[in-house]
Amino acid sequence: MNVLREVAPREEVLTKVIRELGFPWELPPRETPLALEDAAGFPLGETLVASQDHPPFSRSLRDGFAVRCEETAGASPGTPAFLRLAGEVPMGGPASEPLRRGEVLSIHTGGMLPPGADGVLMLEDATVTAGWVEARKALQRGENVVFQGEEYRRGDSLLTAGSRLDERHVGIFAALGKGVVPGVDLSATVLSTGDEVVPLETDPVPQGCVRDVNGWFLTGFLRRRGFRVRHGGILRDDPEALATGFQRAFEESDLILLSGGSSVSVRDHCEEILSQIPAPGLMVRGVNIQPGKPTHLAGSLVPRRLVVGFPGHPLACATVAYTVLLPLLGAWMGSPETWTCRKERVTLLRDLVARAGVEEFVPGRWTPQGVVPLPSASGYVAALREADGFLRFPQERETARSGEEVEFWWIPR
Ligand SMILES: Nc1nc2c(c(=O)[nH]1)N[C@H]1C(S)=C(S)[C@@H](COP(=O)(O)OP(=O)(O)OC[C@H]3O[C@@H](n4cnc5c(N)ncnc54)[C@H](O)[C@@H]3O)O[C@H]1N2
Ligand code: MOO
Repeated sequence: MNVLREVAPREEVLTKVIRELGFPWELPPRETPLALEDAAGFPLGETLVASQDHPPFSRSLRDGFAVRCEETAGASPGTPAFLRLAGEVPMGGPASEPLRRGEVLSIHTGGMLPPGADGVLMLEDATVTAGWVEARKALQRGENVVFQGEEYRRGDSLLTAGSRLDERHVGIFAALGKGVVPGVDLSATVLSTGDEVVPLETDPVPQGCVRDVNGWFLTGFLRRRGFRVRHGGILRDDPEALATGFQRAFEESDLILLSGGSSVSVRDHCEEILSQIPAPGLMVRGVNIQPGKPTHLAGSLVPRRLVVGFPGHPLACATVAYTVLLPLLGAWMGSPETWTCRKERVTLLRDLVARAGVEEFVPGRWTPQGVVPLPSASGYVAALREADGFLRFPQERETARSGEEVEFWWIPR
């Protein structure tokens, strides 16, 4: 299999991996569906098709009177139209009779429009005297109402399989009477590597060592996105320990994330391990981004596996998660736009030195005036705590000045 030997541009790398792994992949259903209130963040297992129209009946958007709009033609405060008040539409049920010519029925917000009515005259535009309504406004058909099926019709596709759900979608399931959501069964193992990396409970941390940050970041990252994740611990920088730990993860998980041990030091054995997995195997051994260059991408078709080797530096690891892993997960699920960062043009609020020849991502805090770049180095662990996203400087871009328009990628919630 041809491996990208040199660091390659991010877009090129993504295209290659998506093509070689044949994304999107079929989504195995989760055994137990998701409770509706827990579904936010998870991928949807099956396309959601509307089982009924919405609204299910034509309804009023205002308190007032259900009318035939044509009967208000020409009405104004000076020349009102007079219509007979024939009764009231009850809330939670249909009108007892259709709207007859020359008449109106009193109706409340959310009330069911009686047959014959095609608009609602607001209370503010009417005066009631002795069983007559004086309409001071001419209405257009549809004014102050939503018609049955206006938003969507029975049979319409509302959400596609693989799209990442959030709280905006929960109400749609509720409207269709669904208290549970079909989910996707996805498993992942996260492995940290490095002799200097110690478990988080280590206290005090021996000199020269650091607590495992990436393992927890990646575990949380995937859990919030619907994966059953196991943090498989910290593997020693030794070929045998790495191979054994990796083998187990490969056998049991759809997605395997490794952190550390990817750059050029003699102890960096990950590449060796990744070159042994079945075809297409190791596809990428470096992405032309900063931070995050020593990123490895591998995968197999039988069994279906995606493997990502992250750089050990925590900010580099997180940057790769948002800019490389998310697009791959989106392609895997067949719904890239619901998984990836939203992009926007923003004003840069400080001068920033960027290097030509590499695509750079700098954490940034959004303000109404523009985006402030935050201090960052790839080894920082807290650089994203106030970040709303990343300023992106494409390969050809050098130093940018305060006031210039630049691209900003929002971190998905
Ligand atoms: N001579 C060169 N050295 C380095 C290069 C290079 O091209 N030539 N690339 C640099 C870049 S860029 C990065 S990023 C790092 C990535 O290195 P590795 O992926 O091999 O990671 P490690 O060497 O294992 O660790 C780097 C750094 O991160 C700390 N680390 C590792 N794992 C964790 C973890 N789970 N939680 C917190 N911190 C972690 C580790 O202690 C190191 O300080 O390589 C550069 N070097
Ligand atoms: O990818 Mo590395 O992040 O620049 O230190």
